[in-house]
Amino acid sequence: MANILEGYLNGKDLKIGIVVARFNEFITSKLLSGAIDTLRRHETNEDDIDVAWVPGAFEIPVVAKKLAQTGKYDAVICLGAVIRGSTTHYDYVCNEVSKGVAQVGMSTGVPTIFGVVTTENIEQAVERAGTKAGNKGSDAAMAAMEMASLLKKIK
Ligand SMILES: Nc1c(NC[C@H](O)[C@H](O)[C@H](O)CO)[nH]c(=O)[nH]c1=O
Ligand SMILES: CC(=O)[C@@H](O)COP(=O)(O)O
Repeated sequence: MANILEGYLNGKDLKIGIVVARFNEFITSKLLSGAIDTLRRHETNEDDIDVAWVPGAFEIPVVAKKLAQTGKYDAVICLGAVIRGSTTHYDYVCNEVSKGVAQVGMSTGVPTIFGVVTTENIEQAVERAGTKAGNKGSDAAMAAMEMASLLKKIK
């Protein structure tokens, strides 16, 4: 019989850091509330959730890395909303945020979850912040709990 290593969707003994961008706060505040609601509904103690606000998505990786390096957190959730404008700025922000968040996880070994919506327009962002396409903040919280509990199992 194979030994299956898998994480649980429970935050009972987890300490979670959240980095959230203030840019497009109308969207990111909904992602944050979705993440916190999901963590709480899966038994995460709200006192074990720390939230750091940054100006925009581009600033997420440096703060995510700082949180991960403290050794205090079982996972770090990164939340933002990057919505295409009329220049190529969108592409540079998206590329650097996604690469940066992935690099934090790989370099620190702390599960660092990419909960940044990258959309062509505001409607797509609204759809992913608690309306017809769900809440990407909630999805990120689920991934955080599973990854944190999985890594705790792998010695
Ligand atoms: N256009 C969006 C931004 N732009 C701001 C950058 O993230 C960054 O804060 C600035 O370039 C200073 O370094 N940020 C978002 O989060 N979402 C956007 O749609
Ligand atoms: C994602 C962005 O940086 C973008 O919203 C900025 O808008 P613009 O390209 O019109 O300057």
